[in-house]
Amino acid sequence: MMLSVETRHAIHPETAKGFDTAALRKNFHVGGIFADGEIRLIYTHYDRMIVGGAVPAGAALTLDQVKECGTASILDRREMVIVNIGGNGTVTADADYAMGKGDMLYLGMGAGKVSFSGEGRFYILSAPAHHTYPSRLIKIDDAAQVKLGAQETSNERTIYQFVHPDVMKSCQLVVGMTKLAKGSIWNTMPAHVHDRRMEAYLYFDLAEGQRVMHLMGEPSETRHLVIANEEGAISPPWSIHSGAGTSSYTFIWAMAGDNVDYKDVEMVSMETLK
Ligand SMILES: O=C(O)C(=O)C[C@H](O)C(=O)CO
Ligand SMILES: [Zn+2]
Repeated sequence: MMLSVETRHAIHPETAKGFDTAALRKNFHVGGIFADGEIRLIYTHYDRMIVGGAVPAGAALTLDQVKECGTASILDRREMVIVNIGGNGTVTADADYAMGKGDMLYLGMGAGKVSFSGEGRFYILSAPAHHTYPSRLIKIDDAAQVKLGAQETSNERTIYQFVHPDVMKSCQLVVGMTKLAKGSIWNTMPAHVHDRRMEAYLYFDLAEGQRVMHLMGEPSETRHLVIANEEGAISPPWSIHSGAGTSSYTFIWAMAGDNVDYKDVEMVSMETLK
């Protein structure tokens, strides 16, 4: 089957406290979304964010009706961001967009069915929308940059804000990519929470056999997910999201919910983390 969709329900933090490893992974780990010749989506009940992957593997794949959305075509009442983490490929919706590795494509509400072709490995993010903003292909040079951390604390990194109010308009999707400086392993440490929106992570460019130890949970009840290349995590609004890699990696973060400039994060002090 070309399209598969898995539903993830929203979990209360008191429930998550009692989860074993398998239950944590079933609810919060994102794996196996990139399969040759398939589109695999996860429809979450966190801000109704959809995350997924499309790997045309030289042929063509089309994303149109998704039953879970209840509309004739997925973008009838949604906006979408597609990130290419593979080779060169093309996405066709309201126009043809040639996408190289690391490029992001914003598709506004009503952009039509979405076709994927070429050698790309396409990461898909989508959230409900109420207005049509123009579709746009965004390259890393167009992104706003925020430098954070230091070599001494192993968290020196650059946050590239692609779909962000400083760069372009969207209804609620905010998406970017964080790259670590050589030798740094920590993302989003010191940690934070933002109860008004969820966050989705996808780790890539992580060598085979290496892993990211991703931290989640309420600040005083942290848990971890061991994450491999091209896998990710769904971070509920009540959860921290942070990770340390056993080697270098890059990740894509995406959010939907209230507040789009994300200057509203609540920092978590080291003393609070348990
Ligand atoms: O490394 C970081 O710090 C991040 O990339 C933070 C994410 O962008 C984030 O959590 C935004 O809320
Ligand atoms: Zn965050």
